[in-house]
Amino acid sequence: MTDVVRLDAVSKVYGKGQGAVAALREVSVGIPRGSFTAVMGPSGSGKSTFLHCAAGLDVPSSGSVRLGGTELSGMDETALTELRRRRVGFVFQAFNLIPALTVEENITLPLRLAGTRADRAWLDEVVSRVGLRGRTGHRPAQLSGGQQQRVAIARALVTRPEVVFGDEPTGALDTMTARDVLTLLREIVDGTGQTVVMVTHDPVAASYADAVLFLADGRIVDSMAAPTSEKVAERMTRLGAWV
Ligand SMILES: Nc1ncnc2c1ncn2[C@@H]1O[C@H](COP(=O)(O)OP(=O)(O)OP(=O)(O)O)[C@@H](O)[C@H]1O
Repeated sequence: MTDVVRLDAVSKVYGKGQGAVAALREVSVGIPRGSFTAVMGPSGSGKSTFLHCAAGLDVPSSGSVRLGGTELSGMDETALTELRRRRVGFVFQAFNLIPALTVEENITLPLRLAGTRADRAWLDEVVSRVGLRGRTGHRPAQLSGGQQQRVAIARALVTRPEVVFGDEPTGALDTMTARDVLTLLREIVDGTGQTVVMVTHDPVAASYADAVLFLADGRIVDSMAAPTSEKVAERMTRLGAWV
C-alpha cells in the first residue's frame, strides 16, 4: 500500500525560550492509503498536535508533511485552507453541526464552501452508508448524539477526501453508540477504501483500527498491528498513561 500521509522528521515547538514546549520531536511515519489508524498516548504526549500537523491544521516547526504526494511545508495559509476544504475531512468530539441547517445542508456545507455542487449519487451513497436516509430534512437538535456524529462523518466524507481525521470522535458518546460509530468508520474504510486516522483514549476504540501508533513525550514510541483492546490497554499501562 502506498502512504497517503507521510511525516518526515516533524517537530513542533510551542512558545519560545524558557517556556518552549516540544510537542512533537522528529516524528517520521507513513499512513497507508485505505487503512484505519488509531493514535494513542498519555495526556500531553502530542496526539492532537500530530493530527493537526498531518492534516494541515497546524504548521510544524520543522520537517516535512506530505498529503497524497503534496508537500505541505511552504504552503501559504490560503493554499492550506483550500487543501483542508477539498482533500481532508474532520470529525471532532463535539459534532460541530450548524443548528439552523438541515442534515443535508450540514453534510453538503464543505462542498458549498469549496464552491462545488453535490454529486447526487455520491451524496445518496454517503447518506445511506451513515444510516441517515429519511432524516436529511431534520435539524441536528432532532437527532440523537450518535446520529449527529453520523452527520458529521457524512460531512467529512462528502468531498471524497484523501484522509478523514478524527479527534476523539466517540469521546462524547455512550458505549453502545460509540461502538456503532466505530463500526461505521470500519465499514467506510473497508467499503470505500477511505483512509481514517483517529486520536482516541479508548483501547476499545483503538481495537477497531488496523494499526495503533503510540506517542509518548512527542515521539512515536511503538506501533501495533491487529490491535486488541487488551493488548492496547496493556501497552498504555506500560507507557504510564493510567498510573
Ligand atoms: N497552542 C499551544 N501552546 C502551547 N503549548 C501547547 C499548545 N498546544 C499543545 N501544547 C502542549 O504541547 C504538548 C502536546 O499537546 P497535545 O494537545 O498535542 O497532546 P495530546 O496528547 O493531544 O493531549 P490530550 O490527550 O491531553 O488531549 C502538551 O504539553 C501541551 O501542553
